[in-house]
Amino acid sequence: MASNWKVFRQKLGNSWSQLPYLGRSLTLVWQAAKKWTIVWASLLIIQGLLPVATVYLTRQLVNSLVAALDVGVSRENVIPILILVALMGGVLLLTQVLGSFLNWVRVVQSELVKDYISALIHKKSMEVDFAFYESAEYFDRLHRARQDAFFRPTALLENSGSLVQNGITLMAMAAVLTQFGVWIPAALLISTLPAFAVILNYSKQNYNWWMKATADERRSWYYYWLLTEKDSAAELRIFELGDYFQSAYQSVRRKLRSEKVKLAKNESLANLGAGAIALLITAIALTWMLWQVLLKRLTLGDLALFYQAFNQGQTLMRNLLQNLGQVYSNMLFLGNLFEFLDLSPQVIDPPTPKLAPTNLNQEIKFENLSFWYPGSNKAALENFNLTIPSGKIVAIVGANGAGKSTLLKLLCRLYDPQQGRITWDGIDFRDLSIQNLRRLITVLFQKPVDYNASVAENIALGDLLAIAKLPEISNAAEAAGAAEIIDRLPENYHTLLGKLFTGGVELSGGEWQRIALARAFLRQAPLIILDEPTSAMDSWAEADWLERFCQLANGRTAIIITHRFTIARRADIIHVMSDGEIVESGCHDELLALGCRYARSWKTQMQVN
Ligand SMILES: Nc1ncnc2c1ncn2[C@@H]1O[C@H](COP(=O)(O)OP(=O)(O)OP(=O)(O)O)[C@@H](O)[C@H]1O
Repeated sequence: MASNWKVFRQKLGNSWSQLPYLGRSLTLVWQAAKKWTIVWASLLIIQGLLPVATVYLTRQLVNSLVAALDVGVSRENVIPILILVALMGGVLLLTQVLGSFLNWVRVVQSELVKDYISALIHKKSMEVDFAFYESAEYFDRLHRARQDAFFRPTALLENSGSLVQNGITLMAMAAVLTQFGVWIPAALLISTLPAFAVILNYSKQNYNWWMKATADERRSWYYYWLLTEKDSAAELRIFELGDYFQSAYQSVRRKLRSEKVKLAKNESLANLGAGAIALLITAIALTWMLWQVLLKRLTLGDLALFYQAFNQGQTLMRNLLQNLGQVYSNMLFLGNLFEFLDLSPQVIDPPTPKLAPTNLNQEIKFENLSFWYPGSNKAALENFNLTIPSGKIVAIVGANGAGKSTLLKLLCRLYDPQQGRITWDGIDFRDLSIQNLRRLITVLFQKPVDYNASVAENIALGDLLAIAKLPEISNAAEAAGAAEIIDRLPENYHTLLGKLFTGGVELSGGEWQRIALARAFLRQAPLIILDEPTSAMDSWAEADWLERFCQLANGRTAIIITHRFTIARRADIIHVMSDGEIVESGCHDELLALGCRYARSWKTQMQVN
């Protein structure tokens, strides 16, 4: 018995360990919609008192009717009855009006909260480390945080409000019932306790299931995405993968559905048992009241009042406990949102950042740098040293997995190395503010984003200050070899790109790449990093682009990561990477003369071409 009590207390303790989230959720709702929350709370209190007024008016009405029937109908008897009827009508009308008003207030409030939470999630998504985007755990967290986050805070507020409202009504009802015996409110309480136990237990079980099911849920979303998105549409058709992914989706859904249905079945059965107990207690209380009326200890008005009050009391009590259960359940779920919002990045600004340079005067240096990806036990770079002199075009070549993109990520401070450092004219990258450092760099990524926006906006996103400056935008387009493509578009720089929105025009892969290149060029940064800049260009376009680039880069420092030796040969210095190390360095002719890895690969590429 003692150990059972201990287990119960422990369970209760665990259950309410989420309680701090209640205050945080309510604060969140308050911050999102202050005025509306005040209106909402006032309406709830008024609504809480209206049922008690109805119960009292019913008693008065029944007693007045009985009295009128006893002494015969007269003008004096009928007027108070009519007044009571009018009052009851007024209360009912008010209940309706307040109900409708409250619904409207709820919609406004929940829309405001939704947008507020979206803003918080978006802000945090931009704050967290890039590393989060390369981990399944992050996506599980994000999925859990955003899935229900939009409605749960308002639901929590709603539940808490209903809890207060039902509590007010219930206390008033309990006071009414106490006049027939103290045991009656106690019976009311006991009759609903089993239902409460069921609610608490199944809230926790549902939550545990939901946590466990996150990975499968995400997998089903992924299959759904594959089956409905443009990116995968062509490949799925050519390889006839539709049925394959549909059945994969259905199999995951079948598993999730059967677990959920089983849980719901058990919950319904438990609820049935709890309902039967409540019914039995009601029957006992009602029989006792009828007996009292037969013994003429109570009036028919009393019986009507009792019946209403007990019935309503029981519903209220059930609602109240249900509210408690929902508060608990919403808190459990909101824990995920707050856990996500509490994530803190590791790549952060120094307490007192050094003054950012405006140019690269000497060099960027990787000094004895070692880096391994989180969760990986193999170093991507180990004791790595590299110097990028200012004003030069430096090519990094190497086989797949050699570590080239890792260099790029470290240069952009998407990651920090575990050992060693990278310096900009002798200043450690970590001593600069992240924003200032990133403003010194412009990047063309291997897979740039195709923004479904106008051409001008697509380019201007490289430097938002240039959003309304068409001459600068067209200069960048010219430099990237995109001007001719844009001239052919129906509305030139104002043409909407992409097929996501009506009227959009689709570009080829190489054309998109040039738009992205223009975006990178627009940013007047001293360091240009290009990751496979010509991968989607034909060889004529590549030669043309290369010419422009060499002119344009004049004076600026450029790092080109490439597999194409036709690009690499134009660089001032070529570094060959293998397995996280620089294995050869020099200009094209020097590396050919060396006759090693670069020379062999060059010959192979030239033969193929
Ligand atoms: N997010 C990651 N988590 C763990 N390991 C990673 C991650 N990204 C890359 N790696 C590993 O780090 C090593 C270097 O990868 P990197 O992407 O830098 O190669 P790369 O030279 O750019 O290759 P490619 O030419 O194919 O683009 C590889 O062994 C790769 O498996």
